[in-house]
Formats: sequence, C-alpha cells, structure tokens
Amino acid sequence: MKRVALIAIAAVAAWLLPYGLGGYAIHVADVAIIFAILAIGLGLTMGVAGQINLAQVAFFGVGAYTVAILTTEAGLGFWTASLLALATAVVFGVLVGIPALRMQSHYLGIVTLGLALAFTNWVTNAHIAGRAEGISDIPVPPMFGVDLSSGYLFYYVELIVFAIALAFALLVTRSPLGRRLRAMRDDDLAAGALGAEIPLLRMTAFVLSGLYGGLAGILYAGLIRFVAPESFNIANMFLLLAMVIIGGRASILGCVVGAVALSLVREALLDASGYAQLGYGLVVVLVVVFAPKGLAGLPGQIRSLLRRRTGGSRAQLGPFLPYDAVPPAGEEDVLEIRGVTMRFKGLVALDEVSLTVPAGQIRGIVGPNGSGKTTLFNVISGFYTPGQGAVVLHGREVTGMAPYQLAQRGVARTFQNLRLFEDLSVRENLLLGLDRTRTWWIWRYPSLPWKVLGYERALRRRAGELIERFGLVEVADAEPRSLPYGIQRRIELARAMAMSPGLLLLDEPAAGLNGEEVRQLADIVRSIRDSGVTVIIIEHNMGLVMSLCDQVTVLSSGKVIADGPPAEVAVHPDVVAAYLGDSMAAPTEETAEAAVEEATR
Ligand SMILES: Nc1ncnc2c1ncn2[C@@H]1O[C@H](COP(=O)(O)OP(=O)(O)OP(=O)(O)O)[C@@H](O)[C@H]1O
Repeated sequence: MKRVALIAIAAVAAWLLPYGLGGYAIHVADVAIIFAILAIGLGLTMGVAGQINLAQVAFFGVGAYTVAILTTEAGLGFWTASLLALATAVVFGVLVGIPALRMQSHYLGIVTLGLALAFTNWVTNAHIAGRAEGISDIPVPPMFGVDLSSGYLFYYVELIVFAIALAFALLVTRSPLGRRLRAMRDDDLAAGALGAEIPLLRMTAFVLSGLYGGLAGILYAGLIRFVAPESFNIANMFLLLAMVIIGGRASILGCVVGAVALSLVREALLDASGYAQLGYGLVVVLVVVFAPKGLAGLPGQIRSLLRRRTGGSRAQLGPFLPYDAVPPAGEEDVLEIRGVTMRFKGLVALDEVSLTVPAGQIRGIVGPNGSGKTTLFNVISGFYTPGQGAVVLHGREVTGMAPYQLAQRGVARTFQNLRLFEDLSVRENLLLGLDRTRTWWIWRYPSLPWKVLGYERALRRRAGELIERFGLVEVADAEPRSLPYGIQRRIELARAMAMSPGLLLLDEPAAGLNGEEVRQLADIVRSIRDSGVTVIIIEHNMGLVMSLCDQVTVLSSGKVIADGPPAEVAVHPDVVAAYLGDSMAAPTEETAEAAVEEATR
C-alpha cells in the first residue's frame, strides 16, 4: 500500500513538473529522461547481468541515426522509421553481444569500446550519415494533431515511454530472468549448474541494452531533430557510466536517480565542462571505493554496518522436515560411466573410470587428495568433457552436454567450496533452483507480463515450503555470506533439492561441519534418498561414508581401485595401501564395523 502511494505521488509530481518549469528547464528535463532510459539499459547489462558494455552510447546513436536517415533520406514517417530503428538497435545489440560469448571482464570492455569507436568513426565519415555536420531537419513526430515540436508536450511523450521502460526493467529484474542474470554475474559456473543457459542469457543482456539504447535514440531524434557524431562520443559514454556507477549499477531506480542527478549537474557545470569531467572521475573513484553499490546501496551498507556493531546475526537452523518416502521404482541404472579418461595437459586425472549407479542408491566416492573425485563430478555435471569414454544418464548418452542441459535432465550438485550467490538472499538462491524454465520463455515478458508475475508468485510459494523443510525460516532473507558455514552448507543442499533432481551429486558436504551437523546431514541425505533421488557423495569423513552409503567406489590416482559395500571396501588391501601416508583418516576395520553397526541399529 505504501509502495502504491509512493508511485502515485511520483507520477503526479512528474506530471505536474512542466507547470513549474521555464522553456530551457523543460529541455533539460527532456534530456534527463533520455539519459535515464539509456542508464536503465546500461544498468541491466552491466549492473544486473555483469557484462561490461561500453557500447551503450553507440546503441543510442544507432537509434537516433536510423530515424534521421530513414526520415530524411528514405522519406519514411517518423514512427515507421522509429520501429525500424528499434529493430536495428536490437540487431546491433546482438552483434555487440557476440564477443561476450567468448570473452568477459576487461577484454569485453575493450571490444565493446572498440565497436563504439567504430560507430562514431563511421558516422563521422559516411556520406549517408551527414559526416561531421550530422543530419538536420528530422521531421516533428506526428501525434494526432498534438504539436510535439513543443518541449512541454514532448515531455509527456517521453514520460509515458519512460514509465513503460522503467516498469519493464523492474519486471525483468524482480522476476526469474533478472535473478538468473544476477546469478550469472556473480558466478556463471554455479548458474549454469542450476540450469541457466549462459550464452543465451549474455545475448539477452545485450538485446536489452540495444532496446533501451535504441528507444533513447528515437526520443533524442524526435526531441532535438538533429543528430551529429559528438552526441554519441566517448565523453558521453563516460558520463553515462558515471551516472550508472554513482546511482548504483545493480539497481534500476539507482540508475535513474544517477542519470537525473548527473544530467542536472552537467547543466549547472556547462561553462566548466573540462573541470566537470575531472569532477565526475573523482566522484566515480570515491563511489567505487567507499560505496561500491552506489547511492542505491547506501541504506543496505548502513544496515549491515549497524548489524555488525550490534554483534551480527545469531541465526539458528530449524529442524529438517523429512520428505515423504516413496517405494523404490523398478530397478534401473541412473548413471553409467564407461571408460572415462580425463587429461589436463600431461596429467591423467581420470584413467578409464567405469562405474554404474543404480536408482535409489547412496553411492560414496572416496580416495586420497587429488585422486580425481571432483574431476569425476565435473565430468558427470558437464563442466568437463572427457577425452575418452561416455557418460550415460537414464540410459541416454549425455557426454559433452553443457551443465545447463544436464541440470535440465535432473542432475543437481553442490560444490566442495560452496558456490552460493553471495549478493542474492537465501530465498533468491532457492528460487533460482526452483525455476525450471528455459531462456526462450522470456518472450512472455513483453507479451504476457501477468503470466510472469503469476509464475513468480508460484515459485515464491514453493520457495516458502522449501525454506520450512530445510529449517531456513530464520535466515530466508539474509545474504549467505553473513551466515555461519554450517547454515551455508544446508542452503546449498536445499538449493540443489529445489531443482527436483533425479541424481544429486554432493561434493564433501560434511566439510567444516561439527558433529551434530554431520549427524543431521546424514538424516537429510537418507530422507532425500528415500524420496526417490539417487545420491552420489564425495566425502573424506569415513564415519559418515561408512554409515550412510549403500556402496562405495574408491579412486586412487584417477583409477577405480575398489568398489563394493562399505565394510568390504574398508578392508580391501589396495584401499589400505592407497591411504597409507594420506593425511585424511583412512577407513579402518573398526570405523567400518562401528558405522555399519550404527547404520543397522
Ligand atoms: N582444471 C584443472 N586443470 C589442471 N589440473 C586439474 C584441474 N582439475 C583438477 N586437476 C588435477 O587433477 C587431479 C585430480 O583433482 P581432483 O580435484 O579431481 O581431486 P580430488 O580427488 O577431488 O581431490 P580432493 O580430495 O583434494 O578434493 C589433481 O592432480 C588436480 O590437480
């Protein structure tokens, strides 16, 4: 209710604004709105999706120049030209996005900057773009007899377009697509393991950037009715970057605030533009150092500072609510590894490894450090493609498939060094696991936005159930990094189970847990198995392996040296020999007997 009231007040204030402004001031407001739309586009690619994009000003130019060329040279109407301009900017977005499929971070920055420079170069030299003089005489956009040559009336067109653009950006960021984009930004490997199609997501980010850049360019062409290369140069790109960084790149509202604030500052400092550039640079450096999340992140920063002062969170895990047990389905092998060999340059990490995991089993994978256990998981979950051999899942060969394809086929995993998305809340981490849609589903965002909202509500309901089942109610809205290690491990397990997997891979889930937490972990894994999920677990805690696993496979130097029931494997001479000299506790006859006794009690 409070939010609706705030939106209503902002809308009324924006609507009434021109009544209090003079002719020049309304022009400044018109330009500020255009920068705000541009900043939203840049915020979506750089802040939300983490794709360095220094070509946003070129998307802006593509939109403006396409309208200018099509209206003055080809004689098209303003709005027809605008539709084509939007399409051209999106195509340009796809082209700029292609390098992002192969490179990231500063390399991507250099490439996008190069493309932006190439654009300004082209418009400065091309006859059709009016060379350095630009193109004037762009027609006034017709609007049912309303004279849009007036800056006052044009303001209202801009305001409506801005409101729609802002609402769409908020819909994107606060729903499954935005969450996946943020997850990709934080850790693309973990996002891929949860089913996010990384290449398509990167493309989507650049398409959104092109869309917003093109939209801003069209409005610019309609407002100024003149385009020239200097409006789309690197100095303006830098100003745009400053707007987004100062406002808070990951927050759409922050980007808008940054854009409006710096547009006003720019006007105030028009006579000292050289010093102004220096000033923006200084402020950007200060913001990056002291408030990395910009103005929008300040309230959160202050809150977490206060929390630290008052002793931090003493969050507690609640009890785990077991899954309903289901009777085992007909015997079927869930996973078959056939003669898999994985080499890293000269090192053979896996050497003709073969094993079969039947449905409903808890399989332990043990072995000394460096014996190839995690490499095996990386092969099963698609992170590595083996040089030789095959991975067969539910009877179908899946060798070489990408992590997201395997995630969609029901393979979920946890990581040895926890890979939670630190900037997302616990609830959002689980929502990512629950969302099983493919990226192409995003066509619904523009066409059926209410279905997106309905889907999000359903996901949140299911996340609520999962949070209760895993005893995470107290920490649901915290950021994982603020929580004790044991709770983080529980969250990662819950996130993997959110994917409703058929095969769950747990990589050292007991590492760093205390005795009581290990006992709880064993109960949880048994309940997961009883609910019909096949589990493979890599563990150094031999007590846990012996009591929990139905069958254990032992790796040593990339080879399977033993495979069988825990009690048999523990006393196998090759296993005892492999563990000699290893710092981890080797299985012994006593630990095996004690564990088996406990398990059968
Ligand atoms: N990406 C990689 N590049 C090069 N070598 C690698 C890579 N991944 C693993 N290795 C090497 O392969 C071997 C097996 O590593 P792996 O991580 O699978 O062992 P592990 O049994 O899981 O060990 P630990 O118990 O310590 O986790 C090691 O010698 C490791 O250094």
